Amino acid sequence: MKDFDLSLYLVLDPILCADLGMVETTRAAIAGGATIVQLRDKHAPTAAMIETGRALKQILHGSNARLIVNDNVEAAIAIGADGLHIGQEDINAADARRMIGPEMILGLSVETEALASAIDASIVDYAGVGPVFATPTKPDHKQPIGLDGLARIVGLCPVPTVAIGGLKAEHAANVLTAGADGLAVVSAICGTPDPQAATAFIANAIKEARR
Ligand SMILES: Cc1ncc(COP(=O)(O)OP(=O)(O)O)c(N)n1
Ligand SMILES: Cc1nc(C(=O)O)sc1CCOP(=O)(O)O
Ligand SMILES: [Mg+2]
Repeated sequence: MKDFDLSLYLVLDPILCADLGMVETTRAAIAGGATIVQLRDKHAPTAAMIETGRALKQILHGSNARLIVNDNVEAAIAIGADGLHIGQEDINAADARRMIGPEMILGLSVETEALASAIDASIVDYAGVGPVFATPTKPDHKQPIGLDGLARIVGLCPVPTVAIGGLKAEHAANVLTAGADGLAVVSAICGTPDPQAATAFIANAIKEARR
């Protein structure tokens, strides 16, 4: 059984993090209680992804948080990341698993009940389910599923799930009630005036929702 905690999953965005930078934003988010950090930079060349990923790995060292790389299998392997996240339009999950080996965490995005039912739990370790709400952070996002859609999709996933898309601290209770194991956020942390406090605020909402 792989050891990872989806509770508060930070997805980095280089534009939103521009002031502080992705590395310092991550340092703050880890101090605030983020449990997973995803390096997501849709336009960075592989060499730049690897450089940033190595810096992030140093920051996460000594914490229980995990480092996941979005889309780029080569970078994930070169960084020695804990995992890789792919979507339905990225590399096929079985091919990704063959490339990253059995130990790395593999996350897969699912947007529909059919895709949730099709997850092979011998290949995929968790599902990113969304978008729950519309969000300007990912202009090409799919049709929002809402909290009811989230509950239906999560109920069909044979693996742990993290909800994503337009989520803030105020959604923690509803997202957990829908059955997701955690919240993935970008703009609720990246680019806020105090990312450590923003992370701690969401972490506390999750903790309260679980009481
Ligand atoms: C945790 C998590 N869930 C979903 C996504 C979206 O992945 P994808 O559909 O491949 O879109 P891009 O992020 O690659 O634009 C994610 N990155 N993380
Ligand atoms: C990276 C990503 N993936 C999504 C999906 O639905 O698959 S939504 C999204 C961006 C979420 O950003 P914010 O927390 O700022 O709304
Ligand atoms: Mg992708």
